[in-house]
Amino acid sequence: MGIKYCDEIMEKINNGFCISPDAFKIGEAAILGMLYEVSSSPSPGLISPYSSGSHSDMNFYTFLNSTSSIAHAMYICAQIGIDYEDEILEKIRSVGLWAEKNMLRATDGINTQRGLLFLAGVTAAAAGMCIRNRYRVTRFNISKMASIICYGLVERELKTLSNSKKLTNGERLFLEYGLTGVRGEIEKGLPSIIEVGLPCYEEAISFGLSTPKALSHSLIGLMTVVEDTTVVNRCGIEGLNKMREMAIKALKLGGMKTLEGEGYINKMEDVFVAHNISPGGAADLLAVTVMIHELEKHFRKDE
Ligand SMILES: CC(C)(COP(=O)(O)OP(=O)(O)OC[C@H]1O[C@@H](n2cnc3c(N)ncnc32)[C@H](O[C@H]2O[C@H](COP(=O)(O)OP(=O)(O)OP(=O)(O)O)[C@@H](O)[C@H]2O)[C@@H]1O)[C@@H](O)C(=O)NCCC(=O)NCCS
Ligand SMILES: Nc1ncnc2[nH]cnc12
Repeated sequence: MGIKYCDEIMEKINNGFCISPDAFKIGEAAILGMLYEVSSSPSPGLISPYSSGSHSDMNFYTFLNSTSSIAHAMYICAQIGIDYEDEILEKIRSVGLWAEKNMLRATDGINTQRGLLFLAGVTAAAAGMCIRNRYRVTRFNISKMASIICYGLVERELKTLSNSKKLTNGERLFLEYGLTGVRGEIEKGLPSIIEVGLPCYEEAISFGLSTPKALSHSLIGLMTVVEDTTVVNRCGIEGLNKMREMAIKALKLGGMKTLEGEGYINKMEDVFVAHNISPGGAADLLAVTVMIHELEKHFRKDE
């Protein structure tokens, strides 16, 4: 899939792209989501301040370096949503590719957040579109704008695939299993976040859990529904089924709201590492769950 660069945007960036206060606020929420996500624990199979999960090539500081290296893209993607009506995905992709190079420099070539760059970049632009159209900045309006930005993405980028070129993990897994990964999630308007991530996060907060525990509770909820291609890429469909089965059981035990549920979630860490399971997709969706939660809080105050 040749990604269409947008020279206009790269020109503007090189000559001082003007970022508005609203775009700064949107970018700030995206970066907070990324920092909260990698700081959450327990986070079975994932990087946290206390564990490298199922990873031997990166740690907590790799993710801090990575997050700081892509932060600028969040402000720019938000402004693109505020400024433009057309070719938004092409403009975001140009910024994403540019930021991706920065990320790889900051991580010594390790892919820490390529998917998150796409997911959070589109979400930031979707929030910007709400502002442009004078819609309330809510999860439902962000979801609608994200679907509009990514309309036809699966059809255009996955359903036209052939084995004739070098495939990304996601493209290969679409051909093998029909998984649509991050493209399907964002084109459908982030259903995992709207229907599970946010409700679990807000239920945990209302229950009185600390932020780290509320984040873990939401992550486990996301693991029950996310069609996570990083898990399938690492350990096949069996690995995805294992993750879902354990996450469903953890929630049935109360998740982070009960000692029994928390004990089971801590046990999941050992099982995930033993099976090389790392739910990077669920982790990215947790980061964007926090992003949207923060955006609603901030822009509700302005109403
Ligand atoms: C647009 C792309 C990013 C699409 O990439 P791809 O064609 O590979 O499609 P997917 O596999 O569907 O998604 C890519 C990444 O998105 C995350 N993800 C997976 N499933 C879902 C889901 N259902 N919903 C949301 N997000 C999902 C996941 O990213 C995270 O995991 C990655 C780290 O995984 P890890 O296993 O640790 O590392 P790997 O390198 O994969 O393996 P190892 O080497 O360690 O063994 C990390 O990226 C996290 O963010 C999926 O990996 C891309 O194709 C694309 O078009 N890129 C070009 C430029 C571009 O558009 N960039 C961004 C623009 S803003
Ligand atoms: N905390 C984390 N650990 C591993 N992969 C991730 N991808 C996004 N966040 C991650």
